Amino acid sequence: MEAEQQRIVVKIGSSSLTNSEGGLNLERLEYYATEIASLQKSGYQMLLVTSGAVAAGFKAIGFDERPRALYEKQASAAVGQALLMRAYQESFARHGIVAAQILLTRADFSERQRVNNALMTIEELLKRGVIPVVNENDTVSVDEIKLKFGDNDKLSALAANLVKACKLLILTDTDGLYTADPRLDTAARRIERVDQINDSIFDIAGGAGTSVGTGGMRSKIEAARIATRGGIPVFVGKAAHPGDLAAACAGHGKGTYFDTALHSLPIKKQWVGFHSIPEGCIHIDQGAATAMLHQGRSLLPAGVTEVNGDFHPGDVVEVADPTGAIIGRGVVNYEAWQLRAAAGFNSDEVKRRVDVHRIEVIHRDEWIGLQP
Ligand SMILES: Nc1ncnc2c1ncn2[C@@H]1O[C@H](COP(=O)(O)OP(=O)(O)O)[C@@H](O)[C@H]1O
Ligand SMILES: N[C@@H](CCC(=O)OP(=O)(O)O)C(=O)O
Repeated sequence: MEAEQQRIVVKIGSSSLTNSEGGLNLERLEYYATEIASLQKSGYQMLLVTSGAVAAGFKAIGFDERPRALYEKQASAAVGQALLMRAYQESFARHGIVAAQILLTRADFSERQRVNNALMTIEELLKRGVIPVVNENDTVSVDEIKLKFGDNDKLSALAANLVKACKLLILTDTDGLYTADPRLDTAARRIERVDQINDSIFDIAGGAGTSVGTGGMRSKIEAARIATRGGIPVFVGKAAHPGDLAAACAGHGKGTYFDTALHSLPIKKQWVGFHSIPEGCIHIDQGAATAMLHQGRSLLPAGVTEVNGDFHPGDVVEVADPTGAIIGRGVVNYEAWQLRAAAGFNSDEVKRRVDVHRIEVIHRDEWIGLQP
């Protein structure tokens, strides 16, 4: 791809656009629009993922602080999203740029046709020099852990993968990942670069820092893992002064850089691991968990201890180890009822009991381990 066609996804969190009393900080928003416009002028195609609809809207409809109930947040977002878009359109217009609103849900990413439609729309906008401004469609998102993004960090990583961005810049109110939450520990030090996102990185990342933020550093690390496994380097940090976004892009920003995973995942595995919505959960014994995670083996019925959910061959399911921890996801080759009948039996016995196309419950080529 030519340099001038490279794409950058910028994510801005609620904490950077609003304050705890609610309402938009128009000066901040204007600043980000100016930074993004200047990167666009230097030749990049820019896509913005923005939070702030709930935080921008709750005051206008009579709440004193960010509401907690889903329907209250949705009502706030319905007001705030319009305010947010008006502000972005006005700010980008001052730079001669048109901004477009794209509202997506978690479910949109798991359906090929919907995600393709979203991509075609975005491609057309980018081709025309328009900046797509993406947020979660809060009105229709269900507040259930697997079906709602909640924070926009993961949405930004999926969007970056979708448009094949060359970089994902996640902007927040802290200048990167620290050895502990800097709001709680004054001795915390910033980590400049992360080569591999493992357990110890997740352990130091805490929750949201303010009453308007949602996911905290933990969800940004999750997002960084998704994007880097898709081959996209990630910056998590702060931009507050003119030129900070260009510096973040050039590799000397105020924040933490996450290098791309050594072996980025092929597209099919990215879909299984991050875009799809699982239809059930298969519990397995320790031997099978070790074989799948560390020996590159497929899952056989003998290792299955429990089957939850109603799924069909070709669906994606989660896999849990004996402690109940989710260790990965894969494409299942059995009907749920067939697997219940086959669980715990050796392959010869399974063939006598059920008529399945493939003996592997999940083939290793259609499996992705999610443990860091
Ligand atoms: N190890 C850590 N390093 C840096 N920040 C952390 C860490 N753990 C938790 N945080 C908190 O994460 C917050 C940023 O996340 P969040 O409040 O969700 O912001 P946003 O609205 O930008 O998504 C910071 O304000 C900080 O208090
Ligand atoms: N879609 C929601 C995102 C909520 C949120 O707080 O996200 P973030 O600030 O990215 O942690 C909104 O626009 O208010």
